[in-house]
Amino acid sequence: MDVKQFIRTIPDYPKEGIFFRDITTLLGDAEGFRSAVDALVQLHKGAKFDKVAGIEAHGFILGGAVAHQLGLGFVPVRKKGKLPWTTIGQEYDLEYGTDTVEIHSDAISAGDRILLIDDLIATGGTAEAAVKLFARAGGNVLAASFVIELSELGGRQRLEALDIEVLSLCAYEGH
Ligand SMILES: O=P(O)(O)OC[C@H]1O[C@H](OP(=O)(O)OP(=O)(O)O)[C@H](O)[C@@H]1O
Ligand SMILES: Nc1ncnc2[nH]cnc12
Repeated sequence: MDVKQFIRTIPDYPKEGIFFRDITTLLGDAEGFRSAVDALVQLHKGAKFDKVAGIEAHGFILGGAVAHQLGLGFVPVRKKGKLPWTTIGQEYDLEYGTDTVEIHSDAISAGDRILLIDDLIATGGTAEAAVKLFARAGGNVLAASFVIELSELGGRQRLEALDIEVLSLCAYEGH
């Protein structure tokens, strides 16, 4: 399946020079959505995970479907202030300033092996923050899978340096 045929590219959004990779067109197409989820699941056939985690917001849609297919529970990694129970948080750098992702402090059990899912990896800052969160909670992210990888931004190398297997369904050069 050529996943790129379902992805819409919007030049100069949200600012000049950025090619925004829009996956709403993939999610909205029955064949596109099913093929992307099937491909993500296929990448990990045979691997043993205890939980699937997805990063807000597109990681919820894809990660939820992957968790369902793998027969595993799903953990949402949310932006700060959205979770109602006791949380642990991890700050990460944005282009300007910082942001924080959170999980519930009891979202995983000690030693849990986690598969992390998101729509896209760029600098890897968001995914790295999620990885650190799960480590602090006593678990281990073993693999991280994305529909899209922006290869020049170094996200893969950043996660691989933490000993995480990084997989993606397609890659784009540049921003
Ligand atoms: O690898 P990075 O440089 O950290 O960037 C990747 C993140 O950026 C996008 O999310 P965004 O923060 O725009 O939130 P959204 O999913 O709610 O649109 C994308 O869905 C990833 O989560
Ligand atoms: N080029 C891009 N398209 C979509 N989401 C992104 N997140 C970071 N860079 C992005």
